[in-house]
Amino acid sequence: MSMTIGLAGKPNAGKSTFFKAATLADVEIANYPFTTINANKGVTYVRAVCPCTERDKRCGNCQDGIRYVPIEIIDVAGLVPDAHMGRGLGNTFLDELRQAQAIIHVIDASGGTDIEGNPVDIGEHDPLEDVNFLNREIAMWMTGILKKNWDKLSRKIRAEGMKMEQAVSDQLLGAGVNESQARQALLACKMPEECTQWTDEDMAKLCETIRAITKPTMIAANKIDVAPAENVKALEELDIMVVPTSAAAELALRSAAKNNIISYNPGDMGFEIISDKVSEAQKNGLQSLKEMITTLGTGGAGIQECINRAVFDLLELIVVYPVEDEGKWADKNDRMLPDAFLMKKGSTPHDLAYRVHTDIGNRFLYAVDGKTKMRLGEKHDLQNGDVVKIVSTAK
Ligand SMILES: Nc1nc2c(ncn2[C@@H]2O[C@H](COP(=O)(O)OP(=O)(O)OP(=O)(O)O)[C@@H](O)[C@H]2O)c(=O)[nH]1
Repeated sequence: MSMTIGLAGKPNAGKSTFFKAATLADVEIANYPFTTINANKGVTYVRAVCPCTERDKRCGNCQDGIRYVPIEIIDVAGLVPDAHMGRGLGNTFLDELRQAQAIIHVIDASGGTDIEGNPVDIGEHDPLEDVNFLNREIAMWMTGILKKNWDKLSRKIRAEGMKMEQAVSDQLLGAGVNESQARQALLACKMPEECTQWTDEDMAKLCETIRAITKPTMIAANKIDVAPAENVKALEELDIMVVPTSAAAELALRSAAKNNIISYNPGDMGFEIISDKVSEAQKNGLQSLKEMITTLGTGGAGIQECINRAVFDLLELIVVYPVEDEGKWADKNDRMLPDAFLMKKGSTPHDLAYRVHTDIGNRFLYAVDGKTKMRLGEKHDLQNGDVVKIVSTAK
């Protein structure tokens, strides 16, 4: 199961800049076939501490102890207020949204663009007004799909004794909703048994719950370089995860690193100038970037922190390292820690075996913890950073 992070927000909030910065990483990743998939779909990286830092030797698959693990990211364009009613690009965002399991809502925290994204003076627009439209738009879009032919479908559910969660997930398949998510939402909303009598209000409530379950959202408070402090504070006081970012600054940092002007790995707490051909003006620019990194305090200009929070907190994933030799932490070609997999929290060694290969999953016997060398029970919850050897029966 591959996971995708969606970037959404009104026009001019900085999505494209965020996307460019997030996908511009000079990391060499073994076994990863692509970095840019198409114009608005690419690969970004979660930053993790590589387990090889616990050993004397670096594994060769990390940047000096920092492991970058790939995850797809998609720029969901055209999600504007009333998009579900056909405004702006209309429904073109749906296909992209369907593919995303978590959403980073890029908000222009500077208040320099109005609700539609038109430029205004910095501070003129209140970014708090931008917060709610996105979730509402997504929920309304889902409600529209659920209600289509619902009269007929609900009578059929009654007549044929179809399971409610199956009917709801079938109906919302195009939105990427599965049966277990539908069941969870039906329970949470205490939906009336008699589905032929669901009111519009019932359906809207159900879809808002489905939205929260299937598309958890966080905020990137963007343009922090020019945003009034009170705007950022007001966003941070909301009951939602907020990470201050400057997509433009991060793009500058990563471009400078790519061009060998500075030494900077995505999310570093600083950088060094490594080129001797840097002008005074460039030096000043770099100095202010350095100050911004220090002020933000989350690494770089916040983009890496945003990706990490989306992966670890919204998607609730962990990084697990399968190996074939639990002593050397290597595969059979002696490559140390060759793979890093993102897995759902609560995954077991058997899930990992399936993730490595269906065949290995089918022949799974047991697993060994590479750190303690203890055998892991079948129901053991894997932990972030685990190094695991899978033992399976011979073919
Ligand atoms: N000051 C500042 N400007 C930024 C930042 N991020 C983006 N911008 C600028 O904001 C403007 C809009 O950025 P885009 O990345 O094109 O915004 P978008 O959300 O993709 O816009 P659409 O493509 O219209 O949906 C551009 O002029 C960017 O240079 C930032 O962190 N700080």
